Amino acid sequence: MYIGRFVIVAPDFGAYRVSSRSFPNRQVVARDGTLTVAPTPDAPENDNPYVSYNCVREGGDGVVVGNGSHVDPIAEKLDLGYPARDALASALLALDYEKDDYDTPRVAGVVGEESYVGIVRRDALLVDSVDEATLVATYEEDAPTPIEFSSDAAADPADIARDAYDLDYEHAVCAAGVTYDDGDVDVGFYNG
Ligand SMILES: NC(=O)c1ncn([C@@H]2O[C@H](COP(=O)(O)O)[C@@H](O)[C@H]2O)c1NC=O
Repeated sequence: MYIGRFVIVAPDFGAYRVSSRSFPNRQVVARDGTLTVAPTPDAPENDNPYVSYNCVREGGDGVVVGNGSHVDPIAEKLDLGYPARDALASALLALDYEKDDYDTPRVAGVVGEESYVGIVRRDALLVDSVDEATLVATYEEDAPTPIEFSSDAAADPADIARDAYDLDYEHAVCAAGVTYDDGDVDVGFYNG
């Protein structure tokens, strides 16, 4: 099954995976603790505004994961002291679903003192608190749903990324992982 991009959010860890039919030549790169999805050197040029963005960024005392430019305002709102629920809801609503051929939803999560997951679709805005590993994806699995996930908060974030990459959904491209421990954030990634 193809579900596009997805986040997994748990109380003390999270993951983000890029799956892509149309733009597979991409990778995660790290800059000062922020993880960015960017084209690989051999990628054909494109003018799609939705395929290069920060996918992991610290905010407040937590960390944000997500599939587009909304990651930045969510992190900035956390820095300003917004509760995670409000940071997610307000940034997702402000930017809304992507205006592409698929009305692609924006998905995001905050892992921190309180962890939340959210999605804005053409027909809904959903933001849920999280007390177990929960997945939400751009297509098909587009409502937050608990999943069995092999990693836990004790894992290395790069191994969490690898476990997300290895989940049995089609067209895996690259992935990121995060952990949270009482204000300490760690991040890692895996490029297939
Ligand atoms: N965030 C991403 O990495 C991303 N990759 C692709 N998209 C959007 O989703 C559309 C469909 O892409 P695909 O066929 O790879 O699932 C693309 O035309 C683009 O508008 C993205 N936007 C949201 O997920």
